[in-house]
Amino acid sequence: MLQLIDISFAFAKAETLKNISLDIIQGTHVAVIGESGCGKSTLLDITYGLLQAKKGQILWDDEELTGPDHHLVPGHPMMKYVPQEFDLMPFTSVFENVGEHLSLQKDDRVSRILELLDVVDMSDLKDRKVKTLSGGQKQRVAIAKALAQEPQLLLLDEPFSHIDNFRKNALRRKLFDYLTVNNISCLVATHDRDDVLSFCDKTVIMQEGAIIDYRTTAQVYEKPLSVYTASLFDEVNLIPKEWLNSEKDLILYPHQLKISETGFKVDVQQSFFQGADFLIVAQKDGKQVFFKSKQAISNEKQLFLNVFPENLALRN
Ligand SMILES: Nc1ncnc2c1ncn2[C@@H]1O[C@H](COP(=O)(O)OP(=O)(O)OP(=O)(O)O)[C@@H](O)[C@H]1O
Repeated sequence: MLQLIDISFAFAKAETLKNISLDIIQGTHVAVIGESGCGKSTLLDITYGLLQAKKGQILWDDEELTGPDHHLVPGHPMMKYVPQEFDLMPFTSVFENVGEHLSLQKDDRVSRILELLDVVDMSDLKDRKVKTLSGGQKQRVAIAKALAQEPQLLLLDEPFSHIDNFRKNALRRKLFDYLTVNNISCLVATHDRDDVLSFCDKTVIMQEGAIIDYRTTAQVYEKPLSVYTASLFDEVNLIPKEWLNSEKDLILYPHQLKISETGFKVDVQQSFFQGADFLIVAQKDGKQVFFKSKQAISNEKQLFLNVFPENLALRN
């Protein structure tokens, strides 16, 4: 188990990380999300031992991990990190990059590298020199290289940011399956809600260097504590309690508002095609309201919206 206990860190005067405490039980996949600059990469850097915490402790199975003030080479054997700028050997093949630190017998080494190249779908390019690869292909090699030494904890910073949607979904499924089967924990900083919702058991919400929520992904998404949290997943509505006679103001995603006979009246402003449906932007009392519709709706049309499903107003 990884434990971060009351970690603080500052690049300059202002604190970049403030009193961060976090437990990751072995085998759990944890997403770290938050607005740009809130400290996600810094949190991964500190965990890996690239930066020295000003205060606090990092424990691995109750043993303290010391930072760069205490050893020359950063990192710890049971932990591997794929940062945003990945560290590969450009003039060497994909195959040799993945196997760089592997000290296995020849046959085992080859089969291990081939297994990992399959996980990241790079088997066909195994003999290519890394410098000839695209950004997304390099990113996949970096992930395979990190997995090669069988870490117990994998730290990923925006791991699929260079990878096209077509490959991303298949890669994510294969990678997270591999982590689950091998009981590898994962801490992943991301801006992509699909990484979080489909693949992470728990989610950390960061704001201005602090953790403001850490619950199961389903809880964080379904019962967001603030508009800030909800806005990391989707467009968000804060519906004042007077509009629907609810007990309190409601935080609602667009799909949780439906056109109805009752509810509150809005003026439609714009429809945006999103593939399966349309995102409709409407207005009430000078406030923008977002909801979903199967069809586009003509501008300036007036209609009523209500909560969907109806019992959501009670749960919110
Ligand atoms: N080397 C550095 N020197 C000084 N300040 C830094 C340095 N690296 C990051 N910062 C600052 O620390 C804060 C946190 O940065 P960090 O990269 O951790 O954010 P992030 O949440 O990962 O952002 P993003 O989502 O854009 O990658 C930011 O205000 C950033 O400007």
